[in-house]
Amino acid sequence: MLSTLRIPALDKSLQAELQQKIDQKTKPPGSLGRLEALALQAGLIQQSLHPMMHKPGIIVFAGDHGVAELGLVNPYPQAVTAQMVYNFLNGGAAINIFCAVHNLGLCVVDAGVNHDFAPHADLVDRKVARGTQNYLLGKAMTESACNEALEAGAALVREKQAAGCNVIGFGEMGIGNSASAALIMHCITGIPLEDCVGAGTGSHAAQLELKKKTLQQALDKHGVPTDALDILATYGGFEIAMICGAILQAAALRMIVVIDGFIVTAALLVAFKAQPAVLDYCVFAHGSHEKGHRAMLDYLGAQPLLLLDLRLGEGTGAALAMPLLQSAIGFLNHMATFTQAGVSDRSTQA
Ligand SMILES: Cc1cc2ncn([C@H]3O[C@H](COP(=O)(O)O)[C@@H](O)[C@H]3O)c2cc1C
Ligand SMILES: O=C(O)c1cccnc1
Repeated sequence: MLSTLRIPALDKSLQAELQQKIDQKTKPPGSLGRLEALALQAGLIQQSLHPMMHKPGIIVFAGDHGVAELGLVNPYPQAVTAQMVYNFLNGGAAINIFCAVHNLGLCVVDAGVNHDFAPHADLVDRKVARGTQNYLLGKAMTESACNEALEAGAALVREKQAAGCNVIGFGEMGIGNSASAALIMHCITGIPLEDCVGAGTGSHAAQLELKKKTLQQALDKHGVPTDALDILATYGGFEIAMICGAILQAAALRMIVVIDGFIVTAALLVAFKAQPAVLDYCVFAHGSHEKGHRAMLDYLGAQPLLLLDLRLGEGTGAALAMPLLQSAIGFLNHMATFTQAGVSDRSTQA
């Protein structure tokens, strides 16, 4: 699936017209800064001088990591993944609040949590398995499980798009997934492991050292696979794989894809390795406080919209960036032009 889904190269034929529309608004040229680039990107993605935001939403994928049972790379116990899923369903997590405040749809998916949930109207069951295998012993998942997860993420996005959504952000919950993200980052960017590994939810230097040592052991065992699917299957998580498939499908459907923090950007790295054209459809919500995120964004040539020192995940950064996208699309569609408002568009300086 990684390479079968075709992502259209961004059609730039409307670029000049969109730029002219932006420049005719009652403001000095460029004065809306990054919002102008965002408006232009939205217009190009949607191939329209009047881009729209319909039913924007966040999908949070949850999955467990075999390695997390040992507590070597994660300060919190694995059981917190399932506990947080219940918290999402009860409306008590940060992502619930931000989605409510900003009027965003929220969908919670069991991608592979190590817990059996009773059927619940708000929980989408796409469980591939009860957590991945511990990558210190073998690959995290088989290629067929990895493909199943990629396809499940893609199928969910197709459902959302069929229901009218054209702007989508992704979030994740999975104790231990900052370690997976660091390994994926190292494999894809070639940046030394120690610059890819951050504290995650930890706060002690000793924890970080143990995490680095453990991840080096995983690399000693499996090495650096060259193939994107192999990297994802060896070190990934079901939630990361579903996000990767979801990002690729959303781009293939010319949706605007809002990228969250360190873990979601790691999923994007895999998608980007398989299909570089995916990048044109992505809006980078924020620069995470997690060590390594800045270097990931630099690798992709991406500029985050917000710098809030967030290090939570769940799609919280993506949710917070949605109003910026809405504001960019809003000014492009509704702000008066110099002619309409009777405002002079001439600066008196040469
Ligand atoms: C209560 C709680 C809520 C969270 N919400 C997101 N994460 C975040 O922390 C995890 C990654 O960090 P690590 O690799 O260190 O386990 C992921 O589940 C991520 O979404 C949370 C973590 C905790 C403890
Ligand atoms: O930036 C993130 O996505 C992140 C950082 C730390 C822990 N969990 C998520």
